[in-house]
Amino acid sequence: MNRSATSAAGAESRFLKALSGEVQTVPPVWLMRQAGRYLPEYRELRARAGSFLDLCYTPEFATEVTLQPIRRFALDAAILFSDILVVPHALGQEVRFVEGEGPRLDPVASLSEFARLREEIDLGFLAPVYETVARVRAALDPEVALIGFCGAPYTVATYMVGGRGGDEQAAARKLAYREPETFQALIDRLVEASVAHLLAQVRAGAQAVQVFDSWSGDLPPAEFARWSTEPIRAICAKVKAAAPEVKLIAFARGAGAKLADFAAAVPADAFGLATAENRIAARAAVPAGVALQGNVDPIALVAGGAALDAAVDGVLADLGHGPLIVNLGHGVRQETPPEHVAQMVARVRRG
Ligand SMILES: Cc1c2[nH]c(c1CCC(=O)O)Cc1[nH]c(c(CCC(=O)O)c1C)Cc1[nH]c(c(CCC(=O)O)c1C)Cc1[nH]c(c(C)c1CCC(=O)O)C2
Repeated sequence: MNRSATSAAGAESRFLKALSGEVQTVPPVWLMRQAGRYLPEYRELRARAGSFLDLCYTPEFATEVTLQPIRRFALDAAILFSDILVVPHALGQEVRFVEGEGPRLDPVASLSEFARLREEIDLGFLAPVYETVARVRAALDPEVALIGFCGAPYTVATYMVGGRGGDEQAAARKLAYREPETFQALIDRLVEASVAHLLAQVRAGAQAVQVFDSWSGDLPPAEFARWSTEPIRAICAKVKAAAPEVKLIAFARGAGAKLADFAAAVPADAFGLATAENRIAARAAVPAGVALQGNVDPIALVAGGAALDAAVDGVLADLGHGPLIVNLGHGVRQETPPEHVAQMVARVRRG
């Protein structure tokens, strides 16, 4: 095949074809958190790199970690190794990761604390991230696509306001009820910052971008419409307007019955499905020709064996008649045996 006629946009990429609405006998597969602590080579490099953020901000290391799962498994896409919390970091908020616990931020819980943040994201601060994107794109085969990402404004705001995850995101939700103007201003700033961050990744070589809304599924419908759907709609519309060629994946984890309204409003090329979603209902809720991505149970991936094969087969049977990207319903868990990832990819490829 004449590879020189094929741009980095990879005309033969199964992943990009699915995002263009193609139904394929063998659908593409990649996994959320496909790089990370379940891989011994990640743990080894992580120990040398220092902190998790040092890993994210050192292009040499972040490139290597992004490529680790691609070397092991026949995945159709790589996802940039970074984190959703680099956006508040580049807005001037203090962000750190506590070993074994997770992220800690100096909370932004009032208008005066919000006023101390930068009005615009400092893209220069994130230059190592874009450098990583360029290095990864240059290292990948043309048929392996590169995914960039950001957190959705609501999910990022829950960490910014609460200073940490957990407690049903109560700190952010209280602020949204008590001071909706302050919360709206924070969300609006995150919309602009996210668009700038995604477009910088696209300029550096990302062919698709995913917006992760990990926590909005817990919101009641009216709050979900305001704090999840509308900001993600705005991000997707702005990214599409500035970079019409880029493919968009929106993942509102646990949207459930709210998916139909979400998918009607958000101009994405694919919608991610969490583990507990009803796939048949989801297919009916999303416009025809738009891809679905998901939703093998990450715990079935830990279990492996016949249960994993059955979980993969269920996704293929329920969603394979439409454009489909096989993935998990959430990220790979740390205790996952790497051989089970190989098993999952082989099961998808059976055709
Ligand atoms: C909520 C959220 C975060 N980060 C992310 C989300 C949304 C998706 C989701 O719901 O999981 C997204 C994310 N985080 C990471 C990626 C890299 C790409 C990938 O492989 O998918 C992506 C896309 C690496 C990471 N982000 C983090 C790690 C673990 C870092 C380490 O200790 O080595 C990795 C590989 C740390 C992180 N980062 C975050 C938390 C809560 C934690 C701690 C939990 C944990 O340690 O697993 C915030």
